[in-house]
Amino acid sequence: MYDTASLDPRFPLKKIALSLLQFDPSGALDPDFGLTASQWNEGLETLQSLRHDLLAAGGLLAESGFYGLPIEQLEAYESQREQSELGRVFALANGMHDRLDAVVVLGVGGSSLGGRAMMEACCHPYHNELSRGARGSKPRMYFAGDHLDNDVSSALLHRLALGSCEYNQVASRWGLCVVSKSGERLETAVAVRQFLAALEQTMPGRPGDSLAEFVFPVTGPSGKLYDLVQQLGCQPILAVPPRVESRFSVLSPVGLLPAAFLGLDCMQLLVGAMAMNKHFETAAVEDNVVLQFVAANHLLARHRRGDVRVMSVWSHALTSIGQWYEQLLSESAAGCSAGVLPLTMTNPRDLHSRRPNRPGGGPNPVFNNLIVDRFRTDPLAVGSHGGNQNQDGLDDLADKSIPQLGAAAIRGANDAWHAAGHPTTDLILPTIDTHVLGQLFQLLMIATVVEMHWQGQNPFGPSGSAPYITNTHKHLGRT
Ligand SMILES: O=P(O)(O)OC[C@H]1O[C@H](O)[C@H](O)[C@@H](O)[C@@H]1O
Repeated sequence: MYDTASLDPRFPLKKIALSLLQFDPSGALDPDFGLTASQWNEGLETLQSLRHDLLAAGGLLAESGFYGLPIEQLEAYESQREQSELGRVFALANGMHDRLDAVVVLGVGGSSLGGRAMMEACCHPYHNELSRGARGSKPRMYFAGDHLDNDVSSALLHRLALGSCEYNQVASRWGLCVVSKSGERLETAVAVRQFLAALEQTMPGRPGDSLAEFVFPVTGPSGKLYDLVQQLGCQPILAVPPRVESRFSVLSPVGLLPAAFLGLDCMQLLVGAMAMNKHFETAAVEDNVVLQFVAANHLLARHRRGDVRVMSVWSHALTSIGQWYEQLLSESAAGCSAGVLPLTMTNPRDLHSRRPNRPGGGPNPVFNNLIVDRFRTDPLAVGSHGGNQNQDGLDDLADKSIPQLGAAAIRGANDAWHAAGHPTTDLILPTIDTHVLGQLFQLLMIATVVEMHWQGQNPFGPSGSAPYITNTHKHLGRT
């Protein structure tokens, strides 16, 4: 590590605290495997002026659809209540809680990864296995419409037909939340046909209910899905804001409707995102989580060929956040000829399977650790077998807890990566809740825009999936 005396005094290296979310870039600064002090200082200086440009009138962030969305939605809710988009999300989800036992969310890419990430991060890890009472009457939730796996589709249709194991009025009732901005994705559109047909079959057993009441669409203002759900008579048809690209839409009804069905605090998601905006706009560069995250990752890509960007998550609940970020970054960088490859590792599991310490040659990973400081549940001690049984040799650790072991594992992994010549950063979540998640989503979206702008790329350009889509249709004999 650098002696802090060698750093520009204007940019002292320190651990940054934002409300509660923190970023520590020190593992990216190293004369042997990381950035030099002058690269770091110059980068931060550049980022200061980039931030200014991005936020100025006509700037990329100021003009983007996603950046102002949290406050716009909260203000509209404040003044228009149930007439606002957020009000309609709440009314729909709250109105259905006692009429549904399961919701299937159909969508792909940016239309599904965010909702899935919220569920995994904030709900009980075995949410769908809990009784209705233990779920607080919130529905079970399944995600589909993002694959072409016959067995998985069949199994979900079968699971839905089985209903709940409980005996109550809503035990077998389920609904369809269909999320697609374009209404054009084959995987989702096929699933809509199949799940709609299955839902229709359940209707005769629901006197007084209509099919349209159990279909919850989130889509653009026109298109094939829009036409279909209008024809069905669905009310409301929630909007993907037209100026928000699918991969930046997590904090719109795209992610908020599934979150509201699950009873997650949507207001706190938006408030957390607003807090991140404010922090990004006002915090000095040496205290700025967004700018430092961009600086570390972009400068490593540039100066150290850091071509594999690993989101190294230390809580299983955050794996889907990593996958959401993979899509955000890779699609936003689709126009770059030499972009980085984003990957997610769930540790310590993947440390035992992917040989990520390989020194020299091959790809050059940068490990961004996503660390949870305080788990929601009480620390579990290693414990002892009792009596004189110490065959496993763990008695010396008996009083240590899983979080203490985890902290040692993170330090152990960082030491091993540094020894193998791989830089690291630590992004530390105080805990996992909706406010923190809102901060995190917004941080990563802003960071992506800043980084692409620094590279001279348009972050809102085409996603790069067009050739796959065109070729698939060609092989199906379609033009
Ligand atoms: O919301 P949709 O129009 O269904 O698009 C869903 C997804 O489709 C493709 O995968 C695009 O590459 C993604 O950028 C998009 O998020």
